[in-house]
Amino acid sequence: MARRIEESELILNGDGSIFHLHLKPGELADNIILVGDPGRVETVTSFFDTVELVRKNREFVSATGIYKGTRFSVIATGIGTDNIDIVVNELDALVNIDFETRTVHKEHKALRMVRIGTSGSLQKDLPVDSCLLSSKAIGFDGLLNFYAGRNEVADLDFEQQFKESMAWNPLLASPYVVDASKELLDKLSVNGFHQGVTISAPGFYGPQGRMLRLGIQDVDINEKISTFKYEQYKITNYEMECSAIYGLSKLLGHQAATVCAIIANRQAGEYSKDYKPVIKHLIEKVLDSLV
Ligand SMILES: O=P(O)(O)O[C@H]1O[C@H](CO)[C@@H](O)[C@H]1O
Ligand SMILES: O=c1cc[nH]c(=O)[nH]1
Repeated sequence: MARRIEESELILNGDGSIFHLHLKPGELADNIILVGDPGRVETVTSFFDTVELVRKNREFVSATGIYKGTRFSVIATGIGTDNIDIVVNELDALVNIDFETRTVHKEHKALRMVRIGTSGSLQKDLPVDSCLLSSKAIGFDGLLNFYAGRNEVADLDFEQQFKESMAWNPLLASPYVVDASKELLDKLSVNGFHQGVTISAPGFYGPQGRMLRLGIQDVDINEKISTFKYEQYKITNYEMECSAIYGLSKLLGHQAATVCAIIANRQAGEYSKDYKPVIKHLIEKVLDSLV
């Protein structure tokens, strides 16, 4: 008999919507744009022909509508991979769990998720206001290490070489490396974005090697990261969500990719004068690639 998922594990609100996202089955499109900033949801929907619904709870702002004949949902995740754990598990539940019987549907539905974010470059030749498509993600956050099957979706050889090369501090979570969806990379790469390997950090300051008043454990970490090479891959940028989106999507059988506007160049010490037009351009390019 199919396992019934308890009330404490799959939490539903009184109106039948899922705990954090406040969405009900049927309100989510199969094509999903994930953004960090809740304010960016409106920038995405400004491109839609029609908007069917807007839902808000905490930092999780969602909207569903039509762009050039294709139904899209856009979801704000807020900041960090802990929020991604909530968002990706709840998105999957909306399409793969029956909320009445609390059992997993016999037929699996795969979602397409593209994160449109902002990011800091670790390479001089990846300038501010450029766009980067993450072919692989490295999670410094440790989230995926909690899940069964983690080794089956990770690039274990890359992880091993990275840890050795960095002389990885055992006090930190073991980094995990996961690929983007090949199908989405093919669709998005026609836009001529830079491609690279993205680190998702569990913080904006120390975990990305930034020092304001506090010192960090390894002052050379960004130098070591930016010169590290695995096969043809170089590590290009830092942000805070991509690794968990890639890892959880792979485990749950969804497609995922991330494209970011580079708003800071850490090597050059530069920050974008105005990244909003770059984000708008990126949103339009991504939507057009998915219709
Ligand atoms: O602009 P978003 O999508 O939020 O992405 C980046 O910006 C935030 C930090 O300022 C983090 O969420 C990071 O991943
Ligand atoms: O440097 C940056 C810029 C945006 N987002 C990040 O996480 N880091």
